[in-house]
Amino acid sequence: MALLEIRGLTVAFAQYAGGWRRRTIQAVRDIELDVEAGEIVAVVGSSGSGKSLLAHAILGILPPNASMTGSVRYDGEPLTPERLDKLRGRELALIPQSVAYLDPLMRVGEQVRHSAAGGDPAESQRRAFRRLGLPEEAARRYPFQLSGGMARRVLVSTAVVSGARLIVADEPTPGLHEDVVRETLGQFRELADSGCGVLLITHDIASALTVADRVAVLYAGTTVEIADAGDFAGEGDALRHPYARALWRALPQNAFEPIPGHQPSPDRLPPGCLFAPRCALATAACEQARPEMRQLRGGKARCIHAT
Ligand SMILES: Nc1ncnc2c1ncn2[C@@H]1O[C@H](COP(=O)(O)OP(=O)(O)OP(=O)(O)O)[C@@H](O)[C@H]1O
Ligand code: NI
Repeated sequence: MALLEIRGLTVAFAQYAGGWRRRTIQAVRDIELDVEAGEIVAVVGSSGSGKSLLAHAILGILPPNASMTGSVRYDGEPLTPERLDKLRGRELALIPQSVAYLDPLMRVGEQVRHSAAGGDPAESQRRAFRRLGLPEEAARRYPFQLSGGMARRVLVSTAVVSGARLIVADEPTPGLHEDVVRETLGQFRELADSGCGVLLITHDIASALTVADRVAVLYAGTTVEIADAGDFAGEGDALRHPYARALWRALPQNAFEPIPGHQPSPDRLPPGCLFAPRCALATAACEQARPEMRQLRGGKARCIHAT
């Protein structure tokens, strides 16, 4: 049984399309994803692919005009609003994408100590700060007195001291120095090695691969590939979905081949496979129906041509 089990997750927004007309657009659909205790699953995909909505759906903090269907199970049981209220900030920790989530009126050391579970909160906070390269006196500052990178490290510290069993980290490392990125990811690896499940949302595929066990690739709001981190190697031949391979080859350290075209917006999705308009393998059959996620060579892909 996986620690976190997501099936058919769909998030839709009600929008006014002029006058009285109201319509719903699906920003995320059919996401399927598991996180086992002890593993880091990286979630990658370009901007707007639905990564943050996935994080917010898990934690039950979607905006009020969003509606969610599908199932999210944690520790074998559905994550109901009542359960979420009990678990959030304790067993389930979110490292949000924006540092605006810090309380502007509370000294940051105190915020981190508030999140600490068991032991000596002050000592846990000092240890986390030291590890992430935050000066000791930073604990007495308010969020506005920190640089963006320092505020981000405070958010990571909060999750690190929380004793959480599942950490959802939404872009925890942008703008951080290379060595701090390495420390932060190393910290996630240690947490995973001690039994925690980590969902690591990031644009930085190369860094994520240094610590992740598996990788989920999102495109236009859906999962298109689930692969072992080791499949992202060489020319990407071990990968299954054409988009996963294209994303890998587009990295500067690889062929740096850009992918022509762009990701469709949620209100203008193609009828069949969402990647078909940009895909070199696409045939007429790809435009007929949305492909299902299927098992393939120890991973999964949403493509009828993948072998
Ligand atoms: N409150 C909202 N109302 C309507 N649409 C929304 C809302 N929030 C997000 N969306 C849409 O949902 C899609 C996914 O957004 P999301 O923030 O999850 O992307 P992301 O992968 O996290 O992007 P980034 O890498 O830029 O953080 C986008 O097309 C976005 O426009
Ligand atoms: Ni995001």
